[in-house]
Amino acid sequence: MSRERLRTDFQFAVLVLFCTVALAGVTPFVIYRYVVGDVVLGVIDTAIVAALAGTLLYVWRGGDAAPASLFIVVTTTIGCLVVARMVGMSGALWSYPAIAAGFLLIRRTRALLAASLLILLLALDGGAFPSELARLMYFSSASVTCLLAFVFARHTALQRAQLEALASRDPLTGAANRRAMARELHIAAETARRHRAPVGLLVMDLDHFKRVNDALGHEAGDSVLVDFARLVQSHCRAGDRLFRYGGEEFVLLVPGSDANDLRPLADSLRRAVSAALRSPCGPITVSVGGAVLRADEDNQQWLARADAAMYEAKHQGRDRVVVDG
Ligand SMILES: Nc1nc2c(ncn2[C@@H]2O[C@H](COP(=O)(O)OP(=O)(O)OP(=O)(O)O)[C@@H](O)[C@H]2O)c(=O)[nH]1
Repeated sequence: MSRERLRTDFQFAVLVLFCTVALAGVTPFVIYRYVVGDVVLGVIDTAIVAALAGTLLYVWRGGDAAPASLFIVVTTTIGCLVVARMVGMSGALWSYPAIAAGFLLIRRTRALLAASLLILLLALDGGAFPSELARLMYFSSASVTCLLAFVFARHTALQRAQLEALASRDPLTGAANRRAMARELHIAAETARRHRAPVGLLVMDLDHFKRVNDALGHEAGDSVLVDFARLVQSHCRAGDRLFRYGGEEFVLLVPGSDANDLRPLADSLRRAVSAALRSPCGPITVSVGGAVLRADEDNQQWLARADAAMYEAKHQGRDRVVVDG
């Protein structure tokens, strides 16, 4: 379980790596302090080791990595300040890995705040440095490290957001894709159950779409799909979510809607499509099936009911709405 989490949960993996390496790095100093009789530093290092080991144990047993990361950043920041103040310049060297780890572990604005405080307090206090030159050199080098770590964290976050958008969107229509649908249906169903609110689903399938492709070509068919997605989205509320389920089949998630809301919405979408979308083969029409989540069903059953309602609409002659309350 935790081994699997190492591959899938970046924050968890960085936290485990940082705690393990820091434990390996600091523990010998604990022994050394006690051996040379430096009890005060021995106690401080022991407290740092205990915080690292406790955090490692907590997350490895399934604990939430987010608060544990914040705890580690705060602890290492304070630890660095105290150790540098007591052992001098060599202690201040720990601030470099602490700064880098902060940007990997917590939100970059918080990491920037923690790193700036650490650098400023150490540099202003000055007690850790043997000379003014050493103090200035520490301030410059730590500030550059902090700045580069900030830029790296920002760049990584932007790339992650772009990758997530690419992985969850249909490139043709811009609607969310099937992969995103599974996740969002799950969240919507959980939220609806928690708040005892209704949530509806519409499955929409363009009628005789093959004819459009056959008569006008695939590209013309593509542009009908794009126009359809745009039209549906222009009719949706901010909380509604459109997914491309398959070729010419789309799903609209409608939070807060029961069957009484779903029917008029589905019908107004159906009418808008036949009024606004045309091809040389004639008007484009859509068959719509709807279902409201029941307390005793899972998402697959919910989607299957909406899909079955859509097929019923096809069966009844297409260009119509069937809602399975
Ligand atoms: N242009 C285009 N066509 C697609 C795309 N994905 C699927 N299709 C086409 O959509 C058509 C679906 O045809 P069918 O499943 O027979 O359904 P239909 O013609 O819409 O008929 P009914 O659904 O029964 O009303 C096929 O011709 C597919 O090639 C796409 O991305 N672009």
